[in-house]
Amino acid sequence: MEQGYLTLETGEVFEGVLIGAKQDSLGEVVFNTSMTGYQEIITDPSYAGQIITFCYPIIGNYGINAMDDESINPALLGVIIGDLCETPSHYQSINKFSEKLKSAGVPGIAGVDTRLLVKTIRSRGTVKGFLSKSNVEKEFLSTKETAQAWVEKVSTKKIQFFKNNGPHVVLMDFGYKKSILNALLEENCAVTIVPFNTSFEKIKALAPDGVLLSNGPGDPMELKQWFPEIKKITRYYPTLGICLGHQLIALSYGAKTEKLAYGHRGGNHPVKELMTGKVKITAQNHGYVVVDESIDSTIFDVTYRNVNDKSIEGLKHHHYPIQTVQFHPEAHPGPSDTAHILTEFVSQITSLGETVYAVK
Ligand SMILES: NC(=O)CC[C@H](N)C(=O)O
Repeated sequence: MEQGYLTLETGEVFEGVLIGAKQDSLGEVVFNTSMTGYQEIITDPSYAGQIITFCYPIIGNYGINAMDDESINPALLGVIIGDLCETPSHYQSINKFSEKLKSAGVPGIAGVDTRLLVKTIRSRGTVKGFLSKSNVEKEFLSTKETAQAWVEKVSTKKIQFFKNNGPHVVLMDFGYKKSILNALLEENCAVTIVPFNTSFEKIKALAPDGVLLSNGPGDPMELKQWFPEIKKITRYYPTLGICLGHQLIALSYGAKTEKLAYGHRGGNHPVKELMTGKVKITAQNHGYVVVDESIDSTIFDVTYRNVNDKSIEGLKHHHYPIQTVQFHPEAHPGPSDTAHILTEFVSQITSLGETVYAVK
């Protein structure tokens, strides 16, 4: 196995062995605390532009199966792991983790002291890193891809229809996870997936009962040219925003977002449902949050808060049927404590036709 290095822009160098695709990679180094779900994580399009450090020390032990990919082409830029397991054991396993990386063109490094790396990221904040067979310093500032470019890369280029006999949901694809589509199909929804930059008029022509704005990569502010269109859409149709979708809706109504020091990524993030005081464990993957003071309380109620840092995890509009969540109700990987949010969205659009019309 070939020796490799992860060089951080802050100067620290981590050693390991190269796995996966043989190529250099420069990206934002983030970490995920999930104990399982590496297959879903490496195929989640929201990781475009990022190199993921797995906190869990052994990766690959249950292999790769035929069902759990969240997208067809992994968009992440690399993986950093502790122990690589090359002898997976699971009745559904059809591939090795390292082979999956190779065929997906994703480079990785194993045998890294990931505990030290995560501690470094926690004290430095999210940093850029260069993954390579040499530990040369890289010109870190020269390769900034915009969120718009990443979203453009992962979003569908053409409209896709999924027939069903329930209500019709337009899924705006900023880099949607397959589990969101599956959750809607399981609720009997007919789903039309549209590119992220689909206009209000085009969506109107599809005559949906509701619209779902998906998760996706990058800084939400870089998509500001779409805010007016997003606002129009949300004022016309019952809307659910998930993760990036939540941020974009908040921004469209004048709120602000800011970058967290090192993000929330994992399957064990507690959020409090403010209406009931109940705490739910959620799947999360985000680096940005909506700024508290920027929320106009005459427009939105905060519905959920993160128990650890109290950041905003959900919003509900006072007049329009708009709900947004920063976490992932579709889970995968992670607990499904908040799956009811998707179910409620679907029952709302099933029963709301007339009411929605009244507030147009
Ligand atoms: N999963 C997501 O939708 C992430 C949203 C956004 N890119 C962030 O990092 O905050």
